[in-house]
Amino acid sequence: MTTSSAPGKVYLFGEHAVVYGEPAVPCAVSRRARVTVERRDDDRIRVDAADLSLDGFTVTYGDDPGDADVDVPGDLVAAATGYVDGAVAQARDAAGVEGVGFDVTIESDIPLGAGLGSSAAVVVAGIDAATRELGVDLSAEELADRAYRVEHEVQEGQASRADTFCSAMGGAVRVEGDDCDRIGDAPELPFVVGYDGGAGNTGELVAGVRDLKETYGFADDTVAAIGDLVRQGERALRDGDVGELGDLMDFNHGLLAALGVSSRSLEAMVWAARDAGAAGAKLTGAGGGGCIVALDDTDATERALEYTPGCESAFRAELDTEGVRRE
Ligand SMILES: Nc1ncnc2c1ncn2[C@@H]1O[C@H](COP(=O)(O)OP(=O)(O)OP(=O)(O)O)[C@@H](O)[C@H]1O
Ligand SMILES: C[C@@](O)(CCO)CC(=O)[O-]
Ligand SMILES: [Mg+2]
Repeated sequence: MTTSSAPGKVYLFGEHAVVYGEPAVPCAVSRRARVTVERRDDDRIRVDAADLSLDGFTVTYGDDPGDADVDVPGDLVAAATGYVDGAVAQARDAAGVEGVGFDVTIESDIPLGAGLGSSAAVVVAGIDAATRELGVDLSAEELADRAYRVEHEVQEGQASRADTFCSAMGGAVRVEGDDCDRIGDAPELPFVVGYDGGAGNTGELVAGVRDLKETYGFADDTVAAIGDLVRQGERALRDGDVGELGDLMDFNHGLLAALGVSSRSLEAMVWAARDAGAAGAKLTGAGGGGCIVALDDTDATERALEYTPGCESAFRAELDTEGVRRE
């Protein structure tokens, strides 16, 4: 039996535009997905995803998840199995074996589909645990690359390396196309997260932005503007200028809203954070619902969010400098 964990992330800047080759700066935060893998005697996969829905469930299946032995709606099964299937396939490939089955147990404190990178954390931790269970040790870079291939497939061919690289390596990172680096000298960033209790489907939201870009030149320009903003943000990060970082987060949120990926509750939380004196606030991740991230080193934003209609919970998120780890 082998257990690995990997962190979720918030985006300081650059989500969505990073899918089209612009730079982005995601930062790993100290909420983790833990995946335990145990080899089976047959070739089936059993997923015990206690946190996938409020009730949680267990599903066992063979080659075809359609023959799953489970009593929950099909779309939940598909959601539970897509990333795990991909992780298991990558582990089998890395070990050069076929048809080995696993019992997979996922425990996660990253809200699902909420912009904190739950999918990337599950895939990174899942590939690490499954490869080690098969006696293969991959470097964090190899894990990031294999996890990216899984996200790319589940998101139907449109994904960046940002979430998976960040989750595998930990800390603040910079991703531009295939270039992925850790940012060694990031200043202390006092992240506060507001969560509306909802979710957005990353694959669908990415497809929506792509359609907008193909229809309107100014949507294309908006994506390019996010890239310019991120380059400016990198300078502010090097200077440790939290005031400017906050202003740029506000600007980044506006551009994401223009691309149609904000929501009423995300707007309410962003404005509550700004009114409470946060240096800046924006949605994080794919959007559509889920989380905002703000910068505030006082507890004013967290308190204000707790009383904001539409906000289900608010919490401080520390930068997690550790990426994937053995448990
Ligand atoms: N605890 C979990 N157990 C099982 N599957 C999970 C778990 N957490 C996430 N997943 C998988 O990840 C999917 C959510 O991924 P999605 O990319 O849509 O959102 P996210 O990664 O949380 O947010 P974002 O991509 O915007 O950062 C779920 O539908 C599920 O398939
Ligand atoms: C929206 C997106 O940019 C981030 C989702 O957390 C998608 C991706 O990078 O694959
Ligand atoms: Mg995701």
